[in-house]
Amino acid sequence: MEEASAIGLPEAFLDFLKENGVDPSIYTTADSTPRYIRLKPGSISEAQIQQLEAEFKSKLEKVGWLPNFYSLPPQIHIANSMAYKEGKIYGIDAASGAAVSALNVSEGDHVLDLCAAPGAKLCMTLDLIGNSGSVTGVDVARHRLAACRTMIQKYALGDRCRLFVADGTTFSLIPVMEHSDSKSGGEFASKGKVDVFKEWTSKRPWKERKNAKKAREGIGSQLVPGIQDPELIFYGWHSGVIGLSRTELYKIACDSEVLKCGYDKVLVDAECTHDGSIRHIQKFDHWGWETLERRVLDAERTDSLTVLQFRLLSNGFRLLKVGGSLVYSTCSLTAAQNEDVVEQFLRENASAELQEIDAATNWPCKSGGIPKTLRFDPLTSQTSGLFVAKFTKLAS
Ligand SMILES: C[S@@+](CC[C@H](N)C(=O)[O-])C[C@H]1O[C@@H](n2cnc3c(N)ncnc32)[C@H](O)[C@@H]1O
Repeated sequence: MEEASAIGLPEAFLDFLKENGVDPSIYTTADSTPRYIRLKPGSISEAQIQQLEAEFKSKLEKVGWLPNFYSLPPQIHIANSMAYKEGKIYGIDAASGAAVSALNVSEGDHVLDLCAAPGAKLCMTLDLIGNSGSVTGVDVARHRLAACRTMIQKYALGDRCRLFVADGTTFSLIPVMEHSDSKSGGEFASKGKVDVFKEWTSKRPWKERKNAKKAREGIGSQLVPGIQDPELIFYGWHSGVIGLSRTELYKIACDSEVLKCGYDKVLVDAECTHDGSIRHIQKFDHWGWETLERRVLDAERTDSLTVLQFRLLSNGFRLLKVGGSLVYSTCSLTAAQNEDVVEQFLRENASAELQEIDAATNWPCKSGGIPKTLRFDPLTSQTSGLFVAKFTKLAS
């Protein structure tokens, strides 16, 4: 505790950590926890790693437990490097990579990322699905999801992706299985239909912009009364959207249809207090520690966050097909936002079963407070803090 006080954490934050059973000494590792990068698969050969090292003026250490991940000293900034500008490397913490790995995404999977922005995990998922399947990214924050769209365009990953600004607690669209006649981007599917989605362009026609505005104002939806339509802000050539009419895209599936045709994999990387992210907490040095009160410590906000987390998890699970897998993660280390949410969720969902994360056998993490759940923390894992739980959906 003394050490933690020495690094300048305010008393109120130390009290918050104490109340939540979080060891404050994790914040003493801020200057020694490595920075991580992930190589875009197929974009950098082993030989080019040396060029990267020359550019960073530092050795890249391969992360033995996570394919394509390398660690760097924390003070290295990757954003000015050519490899980053050319979309060959991503900045993503190894614990975040582990959360995606836990999902066990395979080629052809239809994946839902319910809190997708700014998109580091979404990009990794898109790299993993390869040339079949789809990824649907949802986020309630339009500006953050727009940044996510910029990121997938930079890394040329948008082909099988669609992005919706929507509330993840009520989002209800199941994946579009690519119709055989949409292989050519919907040319055939759209034959004879008017008002179908054509190739994505950032310059949207006036009518579409008007519809989106109406939806944002909450008066556009005739489909689910009281809930505004998700706003589609990007879709790729093979995302299944092209050739669909608006009614087809926004069709709400009934529960039995979701059980069969829901998503194969769902990631709920929920909004949280970010207390496990030492780099995030470090930023309060610039933002001013007084803002921590409002953003992290406010008890009312924390309570409403746990309700949000529970609702995101429940809705993500609702959209999963039988036999599918869901990963719930947060970068908080408090039990309230992790184990307590998981326990309540399991109590209320008889068809949910916690799953062992097979890939984790050699991961440098600890067990969470519930068997089969995992905790990464800067002290034991040399990564940012992250809680991960994986569920499967049983036939009921
Ligand atoms: C921890 S961040 C997600 C990080 C992201 N998965 C990544 O790897 O870059 C949590 C996100 O949840 C979003 N969020 C908060 N409330 C939401 C809601 N009701 N529905 C959907 N997204 C929400 C926030 O806007 C934020 O972008």
